[in-house]
Amino acid sequence: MKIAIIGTGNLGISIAKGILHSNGATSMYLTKRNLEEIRVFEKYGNVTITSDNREAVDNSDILIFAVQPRHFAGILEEIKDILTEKHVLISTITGFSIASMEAIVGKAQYIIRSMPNTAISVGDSMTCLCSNEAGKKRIDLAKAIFNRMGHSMEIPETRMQAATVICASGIAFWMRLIRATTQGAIQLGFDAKEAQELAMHTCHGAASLLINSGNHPEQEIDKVTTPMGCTIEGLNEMEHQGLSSSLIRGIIASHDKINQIKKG
Ligand SMILES: NC(=O)C1=CN([C@@H]2O[C@H](COP(=O)(O)OP(=O)(O)OC[C@H]3O[C@@H](n4cnc5c(N)ncnc54)[C@H](OP(=O)(O)O)[C@@H]3O)[C@@H](O)[C@H]2O)C=CC1
Ligand SMILES: O=C(O)[C@@H]1CCC=N1
Repeated sequence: MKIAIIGTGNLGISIAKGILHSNGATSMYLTKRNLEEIRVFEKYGNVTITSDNREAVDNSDILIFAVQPRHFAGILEEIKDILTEKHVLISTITGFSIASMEAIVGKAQYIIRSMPNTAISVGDSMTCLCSNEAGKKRIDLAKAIFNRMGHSMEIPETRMQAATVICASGIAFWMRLIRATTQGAIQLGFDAKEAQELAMHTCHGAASLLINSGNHPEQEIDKVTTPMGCTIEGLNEMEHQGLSSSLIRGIIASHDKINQIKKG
């Protein structure tokens, strides 16, 4: 598997780490205009870093694009004349439609849209995928790539904005919940390091319980809430303060913002 990451910033670096972590490529090209931040990858024998997107495309089969939306059209224009049928284009770009990509590179090109998150760096991303008509022939390949670095789900393109909020922005939302729990633990007497350890492993355990049992969260909550006990006291106070409501409202606000960015 010869993979290029075009635009190796926050997400691109996370994907590069995930690919290295999972031995997911025979060769990897990483591109960026200013190479200083990614020089660290030069120590890997099968990784080339370059500012030349065309060189990366020429020497790779799987092209993962991870630039800011405003740079993407220009980059597709820059490389479109050297694309061949060996290439699979995988975009991670928020709000950039398959139709907009096809308008530049043509409908015959294999096009996949993906929405991973930064946990891909540790092999634990939730990645949503969709494709154009031609790309249906390569969607299983894309799933195989992302399944090595977590979990993937094929969804219709109309759900990509929602997937961005839940899975990509979701990492930041869960981080805030873990941080708030950590602050609570500190107030109850743990030192900061211990508090974070308690918060993050409990969070991990809660997700593992659901993943392994297939249960609804309330089934697991019922097992914890002793009648008249401390858990239901805490949960009800959180709901009086709007915990579920504020999370849902935040998710909707985030989704509204993507739609504004898209229109802009
Ligand atoms: N961050 C996240 O968690 C997620 C981000 N996304 C999407 O991924 C994309 C990238 O996001 P993010 O990584 O946060 O953004 P960053 O700004 O961190 O990374 C983008 C990178 O692209 C590089 N770049 C810009 N122009 C070019 C060019 N012409 N050729 C090659 N590289 C170029 C920039 O480096 P330089 O200026 O040196 O060239 C920069 O490092 C966005 O579209 C975002 O919507 C999707 C899911 C999650
Ligand atoms: O915040 C953003 O707009 C991008 C998309 C998802 C994660 N980061």
